[in-house]
Amino acid sequence: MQDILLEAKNVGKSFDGNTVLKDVNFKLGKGKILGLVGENGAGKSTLMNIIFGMSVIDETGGYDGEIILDGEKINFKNPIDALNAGVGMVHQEFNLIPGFTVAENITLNMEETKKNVISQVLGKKYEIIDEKANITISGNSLDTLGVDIDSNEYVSEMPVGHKQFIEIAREITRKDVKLIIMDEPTAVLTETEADILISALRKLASMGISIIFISHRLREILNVCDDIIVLRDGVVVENKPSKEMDLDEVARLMVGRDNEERKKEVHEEKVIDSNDIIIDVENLWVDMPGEQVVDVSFKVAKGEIFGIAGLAGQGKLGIPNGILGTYPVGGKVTFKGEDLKLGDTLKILEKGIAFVSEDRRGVGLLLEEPIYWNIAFNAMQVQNKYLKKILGINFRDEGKMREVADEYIESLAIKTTGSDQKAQNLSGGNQQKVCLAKAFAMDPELLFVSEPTRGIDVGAKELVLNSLKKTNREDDTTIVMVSSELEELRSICDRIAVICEGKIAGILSPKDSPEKFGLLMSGESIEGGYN
Ligand SMILES: Nc1ncnc2c1ncn2[C@@H]1O[C@H](COP(=O)(O)OP(=O)(O)OP(=O)(O)O)[C@@H](O)[C@H]1O
Repeated sequence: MQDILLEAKNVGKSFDGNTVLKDVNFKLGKGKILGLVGENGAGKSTLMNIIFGMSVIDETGGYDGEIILDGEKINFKNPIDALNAGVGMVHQEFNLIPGFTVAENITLNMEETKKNVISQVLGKKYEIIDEKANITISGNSLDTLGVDIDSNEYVSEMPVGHKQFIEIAREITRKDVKLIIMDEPTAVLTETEADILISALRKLASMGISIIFISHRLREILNVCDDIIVLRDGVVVENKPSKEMDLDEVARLMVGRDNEERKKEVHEEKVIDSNDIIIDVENLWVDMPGEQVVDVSFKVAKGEIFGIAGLAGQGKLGIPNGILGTYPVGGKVTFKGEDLKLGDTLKILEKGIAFVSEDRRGVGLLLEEPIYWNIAFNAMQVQNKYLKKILGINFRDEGKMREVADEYIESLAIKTTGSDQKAQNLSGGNQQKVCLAKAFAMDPELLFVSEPTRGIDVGAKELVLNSLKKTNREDDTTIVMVSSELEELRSICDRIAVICEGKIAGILSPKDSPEKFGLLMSGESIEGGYN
């Protein structure tokens, strides 16, 4: 019998009478990796929040059942209790301090300190931080993970992939860590970075650390986990060794039906006049930390889906974020023949341009507000939609707002208790869908989408990509789509620009070979191109 570290017995959880977990049972051995998969909203994060003592659980009435860690029943009231008991968690969103260095972030609250005259009289809290020792500690943790990141660098300057490794390095730096929960740690990583992380997980497991690993990339789950739990609508529908499962079986168990059913293919072909330019970008530069754009020029024709690919940190995310005014920007951008006032977000939105940001919680959503507000808000503010006049005064037409929200809840299969639910109470993947709905509701002529399927489950990915295709074909929306997933760009784009070191390395056809894309991404030049 293996040595058990963690056991869940009949764990259940409801939010306001809505049951999201029911009779969940599982065991996790010491030094083992447990994969947790399920559709968006299946209950994965909620289960992890229970184990880690996130305050939202206690504040919403606690949970049913028992969690046993190392033979003892636990009920952490907050994450500090969990950390003290050797349980760490890496969340979907980062918890780093941007103005601190890598070493400062990794050793935060665990700093090595040096004695001095004052501390010898007044106690340990007057000791000073031993920066050198902390740089060594931080370097050791990063070495364990197998990544090459400078401990002296500031976190604000880094690409997201590096930030993810820093989060994990911080968890393994804690003394006596027994269990690390990782909620979609590879979602923001490139394939190479994800491979490094997977090797690191194996190494951590061989050191005796147990890991719970949540990912929508099922191949990774099958590749690295000892056992896999499939959650569907809050219930464990399968729990067995990964070597007894394959990709199709996991995907089928997750959605509870054949995946094919969800595909609503959009077939209509379209004709693009390459001389009918909707946006012309010339010599764009953007000062987005970790995603600097140096000098980028491209033209997009009306009706196109134009993809932007590139490795993390090369500047692809900087392009829409600069044009829409999230970061300092310069250059010349013409929209339908008129100069755009770069940086003036409201003016740009008024012209019929919309943006779905990769940072859904930071800039994408009004977290405290209900879904229907989120979906209708920009269209109401910018385009005066969903307003009704009473005695000459404009009032919000709540009925219309709810109506449009319900349409998107249906068409994008947003898992929610209703359009009144607050955005912050949706699962990550469903928040992402609300961001898309919010942009679609503006019926834009030009739509920038950045990482549209990040955090979206395998079944819903197709749905999201099809919804983009549909708005492109039926509403005549031109799309500029930035993504780390080359395959999804190749599945819907007409042309794809590859960004390397802040510049366009080349523009390819989606039919070009993955090798060609790979060469451009790594800064090599190739024969020919497609402009
Ligand atoms: N604080 C909350 N209040 C009300 N409902 C909540 C709250 N947190 C989560 N939920 C609901 O619980 C369900 C499960 O959400 P959870 O975040 O656990 O899903 P998930 O499996 O992690 O999804 P994803 O893959 O999208 O991250 C969802 O329907 C969500 O709306």
